Amino acid sequence: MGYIEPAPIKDKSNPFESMMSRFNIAAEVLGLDEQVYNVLKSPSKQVSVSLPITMDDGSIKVFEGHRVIHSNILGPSKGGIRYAMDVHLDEVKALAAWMTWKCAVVDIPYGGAKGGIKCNPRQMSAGEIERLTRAYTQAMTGVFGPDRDIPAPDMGTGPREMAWLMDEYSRSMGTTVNAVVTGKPLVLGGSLGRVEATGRGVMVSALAAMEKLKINPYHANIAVQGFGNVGSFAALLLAERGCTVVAVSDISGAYYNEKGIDIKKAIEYRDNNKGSLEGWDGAELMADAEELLLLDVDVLVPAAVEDVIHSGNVDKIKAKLIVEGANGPTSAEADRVINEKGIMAVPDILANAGGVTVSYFEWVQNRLGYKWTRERVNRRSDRIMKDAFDKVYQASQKYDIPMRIAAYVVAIDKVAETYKFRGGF
Ligand SMILES: NC(=O)C1=CN([C@@H]2O[C@H](COP(=O)(O)OP(=O)(O)OC[C@H]3O[C@@H](n4cnc5c(N)ncnc54)[C@H](O)[C@@H]3O)[C@@H](O)[C@H]2O)C=CC1
Ligand SMILES: O=C(O)CCC(=O)C(=O)O
Repeated sequence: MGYIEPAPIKDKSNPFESMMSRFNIAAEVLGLDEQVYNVLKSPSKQVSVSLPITMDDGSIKVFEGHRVIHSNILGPSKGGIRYAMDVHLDEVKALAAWMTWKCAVVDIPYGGAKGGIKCNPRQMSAGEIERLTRAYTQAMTGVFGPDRDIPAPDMGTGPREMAWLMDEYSRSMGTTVNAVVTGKPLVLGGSLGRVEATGRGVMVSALAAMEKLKINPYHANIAVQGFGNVGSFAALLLAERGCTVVAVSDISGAYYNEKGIDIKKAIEYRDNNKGSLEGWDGAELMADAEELLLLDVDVLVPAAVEDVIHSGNVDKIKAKLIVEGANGPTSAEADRVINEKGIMAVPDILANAGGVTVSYFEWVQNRLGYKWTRERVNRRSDRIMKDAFDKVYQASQKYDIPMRIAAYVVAIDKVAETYKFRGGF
């Protein structure tokens, strides 16, 4: 079966439509049962809440929060919580569905969910963020649970927020429930290796793809968009494997050095500069940060936000390989051009699945009351990522379809098979 062109999308900034357009193609490749299609095309639950919070100046501000559970057919639903100003329900719905496909691709026993609060954490004090996180947790106490729905970090959140969430949920339950959330600080039952897990999975996927494309990592130039949790660890670990990271960027701008950026120093600078690369003089500040995506590099790693590769810039992309650290960085409209140009795109639901894989390990350790070594975590997650890559690559060869559609095919096939046995509708 050859590649089927995605249906045109009216609003390219709607990530849910973007997700559905790929889902539809994969459903057609698989000949997906209509009833299963109808079940999977809508989330199984969506909860939206208003959260009044007392700000430090005494005023009361009302924040909008969401949690969407796309599916729990494979197990309790799993997915991060995002704090950002552009959070909206359609985005959270798409992110929740991507979690269902992602967990199925790496074959872990979870369904998909995602949460988000529309806020700007960079303009809030730690106290305000704590009160907001606790209010959100209170509002979602009936949704969350170690056997129901297990949150984790995403953009704008990290171990600190997960600790508040665990504490607030545990207070409501009258006992410590550390398995209700993953990505916690180590002392609260977090797993060794979780902080770097998503970036590490991006590195494993990138190396596996480079091998297929016969790109020697020691001769490979890489550009990374986004220098937060995912982007900075992906850059660091790829540099440690011999690649030359020539450009990195964050919200403050893009930084370029054709001889290679010292990623350790960039991380050190960021960590001492409130999480931002602003003012960093270790590389040249590019006049236009968007140009990072168009650099003549071997590998491009978008690891920031959605839809950065779109119909307006995709024809100017020169990278041979795109490895998606972010969720949804490529709009569905850009897929056709990527395929026509012969660029391999390792999709988000495969490339960034290292994070949820180690989250699963964290949950397993919490439930066993036991701690694994970093070596054990890394060895097992590397194997899962490599196996998933191989499975998706084989599907892409078998059906003659791009890696992105192949990943959806692998995922939807597993979910459909589960429905076949469980039934219930
Ligand atoms: N944290 C995790 O474990 C996982 C995260 N992801 C995805 O990876 C992406 C990044 O997440 P994190 O690294 O956790 O977030 P983060 O909050 O740690 O970092 C985000 C980074 O992107 C930068 N950024 C934001 N807008 C940008 C723009 N327009 N251009 C360039 N840089 C920009 C920020 O300045 C920051 O450096 C998101 O799409 C997230 O959903 C996916 C899987 C797991
Ligand atoms: O670690 C997790 O459970 C989920 C991480 C996440 O939100 C993602 O993979 O997009």
